[in-house]
Amino acid sequence: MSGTFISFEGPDGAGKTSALRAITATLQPMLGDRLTVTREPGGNAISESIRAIILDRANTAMDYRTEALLYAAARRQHLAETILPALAAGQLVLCDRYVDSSVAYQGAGRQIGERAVAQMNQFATDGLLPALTIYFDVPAEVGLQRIQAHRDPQQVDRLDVEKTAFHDRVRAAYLRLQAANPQRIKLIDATQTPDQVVAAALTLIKQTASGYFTAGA
Ligand SMILES: Nc1ncnc2c1ncn2[C@@H]1O[C@H](COP(=O)(O)OP(=O)(O)OP(=O)(O)O)[C@@H](O)[C@H]1O
Ligand SMILES: Cc1cn([C@H]2C[C@H](O)[C@@H](COP(=O)(O)O)O2)c(=O)[nH]c1=O
Repeated sequence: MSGTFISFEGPDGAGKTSALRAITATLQPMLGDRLTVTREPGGNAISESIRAIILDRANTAMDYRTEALLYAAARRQHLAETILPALAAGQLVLCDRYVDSSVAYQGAGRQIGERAVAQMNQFATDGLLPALTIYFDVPAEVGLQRIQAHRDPQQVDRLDVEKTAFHDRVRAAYLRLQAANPQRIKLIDATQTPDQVVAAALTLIKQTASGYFTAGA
């Protein structure tokens, strides 16, 4: 595997997707087809189908372990079909969410156990972790306010509508993950302006994936 894998993490409304869009606009002209930008759950037809089931607000009967297994299934397919081939081809892979989301949302948010969810994902991913995870940190209420203020009501999904206590547990779990894995997970204060957040993320990406940015690369 010769590429570099970087994930973006954070509570709902932290600004990951907006930042990833701005970062892609900056990096695409430099890297061309050496850049893959993708997301979880999703990234290919099978995983996007699983995403639609998980996030459908009509699916109120979904058991929490079913939810965790569906995220892991979508992730396995995404890894096999999208991420591993891109890494094998030497690409820089930027992924909106990965395993840490399951540990934070299902393990802590749903309270089914961070360890159990991590173990299940160890099987799903064969232990593959990103070289860098950029964690966009915002208090839960800030993220939720952003979603309420800006998101099309049709786009608000089954996880977005969870109560603040759920999102507080998610953020606390992310902070624990960051403290336990300071080499891999780098925290950005995502209450800063969008430009400041994007600049901080680009600095981290260029440090970790420096080979893509050296002259003649
Ligand atoms: N730094 C920022 N300051 C203020 N508002 C922001 C900032 N970054 C993003 N936003 C706004 O917050 C909203 C949520 O942003 P975005 O969709 O990028 O978050 P996200 O982390 O991808 O959320 P989710 O995980 O729920 O999809 C958008 O309306 C976006 O314009
Ligand atoms: C990968 C993953 C995601 N989630 C949650 C987090 C969000 O509420 C939704 C969808 O993500 P998006 O950033 O809004 O596109 O799914 C989760 O609970 N567990 C996961 O593993």
